Amino acid sequence: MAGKAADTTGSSKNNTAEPAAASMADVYNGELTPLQRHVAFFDRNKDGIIYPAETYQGFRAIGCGVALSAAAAVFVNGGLGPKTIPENEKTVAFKLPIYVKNIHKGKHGSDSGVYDSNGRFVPEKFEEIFKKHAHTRPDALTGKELQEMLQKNREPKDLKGWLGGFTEWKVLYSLCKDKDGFLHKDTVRAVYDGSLFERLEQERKSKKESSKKK
Ligand code: HEM
Ligand SMILES: [Ca+2]
Repeated sequence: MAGKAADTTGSSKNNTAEPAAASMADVYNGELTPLQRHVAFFDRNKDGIIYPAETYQGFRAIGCGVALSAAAAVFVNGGLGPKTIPENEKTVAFKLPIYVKNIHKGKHGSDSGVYDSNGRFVPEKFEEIFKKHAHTRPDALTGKELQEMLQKNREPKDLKGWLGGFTEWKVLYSLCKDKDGFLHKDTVRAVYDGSLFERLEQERKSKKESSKKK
């Protein structure tokens, strides 16, 4: 793995130059964990680092408004970014970078446990969400059932983690609930493997295209 910086930069600059961001982009050369895939969408230029402007662009791309996207850029990057900075990495912390490589370090408390501490997907925990909380129909959650889950997952004295989780689930619910207020199991599954964000962006693009044609 080491010593291959020249392959990944693809530039003609001399090889002794600091590989800087290029080495962070190496994360995309290997297999990503599901949590890394969840956030890779927001690394718009795929250099391995998510800056606030990219979080903003990613939120806008999936249909969030200006205010929510700007707040997300500040709070997600400000809250999570510092935990992900690799040791020995010289960085300008006030630029609020999030390092995709270390995203598992950004995990918070009061979560569902579907991502383990390394950012891998735990199928049993995923099934548990619906076994425990999907009372109305087995393959979806209502707003009330989601609320019940958030209360159950809440750990004592963990306001920050709880707020983080609360926001993730509420934003998901508001973006993806169907017309009857159900959040479907396959939608939640797609959050965990990261494919949901790509799909939402595509759907928005094609909606825009078809409204242009009219
Ligand atoms: C609209 C955008 C987003 C939505 C709807 C969303 C939603 C979610 C949901 C529902 C979870 C599962 C939480 C649980 O298992 O209890 C999650 C986990 C996570 N998300 Fe996001 N997310 C979004 C954007 C982001 C961004 C931009 C980042 C960082 C760059 C991020 C980082 C994380 C992390 C680190 C976790 C793991 C939390 C944990 O297990 O403790 N998410 N997200
Ligand atoms: Ca980037």
